Amino acid sequence: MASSEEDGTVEEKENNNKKRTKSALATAWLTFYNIAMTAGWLVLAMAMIRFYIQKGTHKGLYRSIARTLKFFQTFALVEVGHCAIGIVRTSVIVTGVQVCSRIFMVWFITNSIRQVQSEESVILFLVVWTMTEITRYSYYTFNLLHHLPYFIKWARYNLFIVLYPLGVVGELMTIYAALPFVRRSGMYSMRLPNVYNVSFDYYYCLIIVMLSYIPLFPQLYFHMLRQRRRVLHGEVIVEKDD
Ligand SMILES: CCCCCCCCCCCCC[C@@H](O)CC(=O)SCCNC(=O)CCNC(=O)[C@H](O)C(C)(C)COP(=O)(O)OP(=O)(O)OC[C@H]1O[C@@H](n2cnc3c(N)ncnc32)[C@H](O)[C@@H]1OP(=O)(O)O
Repeated sequence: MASSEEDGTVEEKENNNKKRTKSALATAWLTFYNIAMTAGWLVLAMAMIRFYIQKGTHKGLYRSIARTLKFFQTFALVEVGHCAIGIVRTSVIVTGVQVCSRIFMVWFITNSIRQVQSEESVILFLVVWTMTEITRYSYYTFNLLHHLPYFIKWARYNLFIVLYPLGVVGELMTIYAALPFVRRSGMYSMRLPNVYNVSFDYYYCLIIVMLSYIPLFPQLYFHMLRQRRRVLHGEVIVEKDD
C-alpha cells in the first residue's frame, strides 16, 4: 500500500518534471522565434526606408525586399504548428487563415505577377504588415520575458483597429490589379481538353479569393477585438473550440 502510494508520488513528480521541461523548452523556442521574427521584420522596415530615401520612388521597392519578405512571411507557417501542438493558446483555424492568406499574397500574387509589383497597393500592405509584425512579435517577446512595456501592449491591441482594414484594402486592390494580367496570360490555369480532363481558371479563383474576404475577414477582426477586450480590459471571454 505504502509502496503504491510512493509509486504514485514518484510518477506524479516525473510527470511534473516532464511538463516543466516541455514548457521551458517551448518558452525557449518561442522566445528565439519571436526575437528572430522581430529582427526579420525590422530588417524589412529598414530596407524599405533606405530604398525610399535613396531612390525617392516606390518603384522597384518590392523587388529589393522580395527575398527577405518571402523568407520571413513563409516562416510564419511555423505558427500554425505552434497552435496545433498547443504551445500557444490560439486557434489553428484563425492562425491558418491569417498566415495562408499572407503566403498566398506573397507567392501567388505579388511574386508571380511582375506587373503588379510597382502598384501603390503593394506598398500599402507591405508597410501595414511590417508595422503590425514588429509590434506583434516584440509584444510576444517582451511578454515571454515578463518585461512588457505598456506602450507595446497598447500598440498590439489598438493599432490593428486601423491597420487590419488598411491591409485588407491593399491586398484586395493588388489582387484586383492582377486580374487583367492573369486573364490575358492564362497563368496557373488549365483548359480542356487535357490529359487529366480537368479545367481550372486562376482568374475565377482570384475572384473567389477576393469574395472570401467578406465572410473571413470579419471573423479575424472580431477575434482581435475580443482579444483586445480580454488583454486591455480584463474581460473573461469564452472562445468556441475549433
Ligand atoms: C490559400 C488561399 C487563401 C485565401 C484567403 C482568403 C482571405 C481570407 C481573409 C484574410 C484577411 C487577412 C488580411 C490580413 O492579411 C491583413 C493584415 O494582416 S493587415 C495588418 C494588420 N493585421 C493584424 O493586426 C493581424 C492581427 N492578427 C494576428 O495578430 C494573428 O494573425 C492572429 C492569429 C489573428 C492573432 O490571434 P491570437 O489569438 O494569436 O491573438 P494574440 O496575439 O492575442 O495571442 C493569443 C495568445 O497566444 C499567445 N501567442 C500567440 N502567438 C505567440 C507567439 N508567437 N509567441 C508567444 N506567445 C504567442 C499570446 O501571447 C496569447 O497568450 P495569452 O492568452 O497567454 O495572453
